[in-house]
Amino acid sequence: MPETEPKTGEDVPGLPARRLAATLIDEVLKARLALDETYERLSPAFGLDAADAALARAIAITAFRRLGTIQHAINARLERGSPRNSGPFEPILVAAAAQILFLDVPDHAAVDLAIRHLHEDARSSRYVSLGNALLRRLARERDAILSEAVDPFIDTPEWLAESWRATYGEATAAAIAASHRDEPPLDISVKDDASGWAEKLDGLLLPTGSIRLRERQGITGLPGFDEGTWWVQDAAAALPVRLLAPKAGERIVDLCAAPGGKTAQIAALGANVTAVDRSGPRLRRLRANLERLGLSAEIVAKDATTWQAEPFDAVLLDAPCSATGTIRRHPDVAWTKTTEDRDKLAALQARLLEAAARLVRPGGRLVYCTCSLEPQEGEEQIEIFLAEHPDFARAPITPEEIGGLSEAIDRNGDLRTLPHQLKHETPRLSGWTGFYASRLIRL
Ligand SMILES: C[S@@+](CC[C@H](N)C(=O)[O-])C[C@H]1O[C@@H](n2cnc3c(N)ncnc32)[C@H](O)[C@@H]1O
Repeated sequence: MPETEPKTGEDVPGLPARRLAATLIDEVLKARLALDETYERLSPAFGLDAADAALARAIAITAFRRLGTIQHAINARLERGSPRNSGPFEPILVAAAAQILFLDVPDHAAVDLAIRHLHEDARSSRYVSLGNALLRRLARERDAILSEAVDPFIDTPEWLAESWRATYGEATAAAIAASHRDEPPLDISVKDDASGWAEKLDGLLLPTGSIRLRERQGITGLPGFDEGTWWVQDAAAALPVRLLAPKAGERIVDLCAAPGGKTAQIAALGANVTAVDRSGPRLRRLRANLERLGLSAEIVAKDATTWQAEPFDAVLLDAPCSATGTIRRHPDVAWTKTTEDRDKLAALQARLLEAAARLVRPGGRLVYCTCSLEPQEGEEQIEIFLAEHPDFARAPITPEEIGGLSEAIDRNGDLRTLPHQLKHETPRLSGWTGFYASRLIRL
């Protein structure tokens, strides 16, 4: 690797992708916003081609997946800490470290582009020598850094590690944290003939009926996409509707419906589904998704805490949550969500649950679910709800309903999937999202 520092900030191939990657890392951490939304908002202004945009996203997502390891490696080698008033110095270094430590990018390219990038801002350009020396050290010491990073909690913020230890015990918490280091699998739900489609797509037919694609690939070119035969949906996310068990002709409401993965499942089973969501843009995505799939739903843009309607045969409440069960798919969640977010969302979930209960006819079903690992957004919600609503009772889930996977059912008969379950010998084909679901009947 050259010892000399490239000085110019002029555009060279690969530099625009690094600019976007560092900007994404910076914005997501500062504003505590989701990476996907930040990417959608910022990337058009960078004018990248598809390959560079994908590279920028891969750098940012890798940085969030291994942020603890990266920050530890950087901080341990900055004797006087990160320089103050150094502008984009830190995000540029984090993006470069993600490439050096975890991505298939030649060290010299990662370092050279980071140095050029540091030169572009007057504040970071003062620290080019420091950045250059540090990144070259990371490259030289890569093996030691990776072999030291064996503690599975190193890439998990402390509040989450504590929450999982308290809820699931040390060994399970460690298994959850370790599973977040691998890229997630890509699962799809099909309207019907899951085994036929698993064969056509060369996927794994999971015991719950979802199909897991063996390769990460562009999905729009795959057989059945244009025909609207299937949609992308994590295997665990497909379970709440299985538990709701919609029947053809039933009136069912999906209260937090967008972008529509679960609405599609309900509609595909022939029920008359009403999809409620308060977000207009997200409902536009739901409409487009249903159109591609040739499915229909009544779409209602309303706040579900106050929306009223005639009671339904069944109600699905897939409530907004901290989404800590999706960290493997969205590693930024770990670094953007706080206990305050969790508690605010738990309060909203309780109000949504009250509203959902009013919409269930006597004898009807209510499935409450969240993609959170935090008990405040799952088990504790239902415990409080049942204590206050003697007219509702739990209808426990049986292993047969979820492909015999009894480890995903808790002692109350609720669904509790954890990210390290559903093991496969290939890490990328293992695991699923952490989901909680409880099925209640109105007496
Ligand atoms: C977990 S996501 C739903 C995912 C969806 N069920 C699916 O499977 O594709 C939660 C949704 O709740 C919506 N939401 C949040 N608060 C709401 C409220 N008070 N009323 C209605 N929808 C709300 C959000 O806009 C978001 O689309």
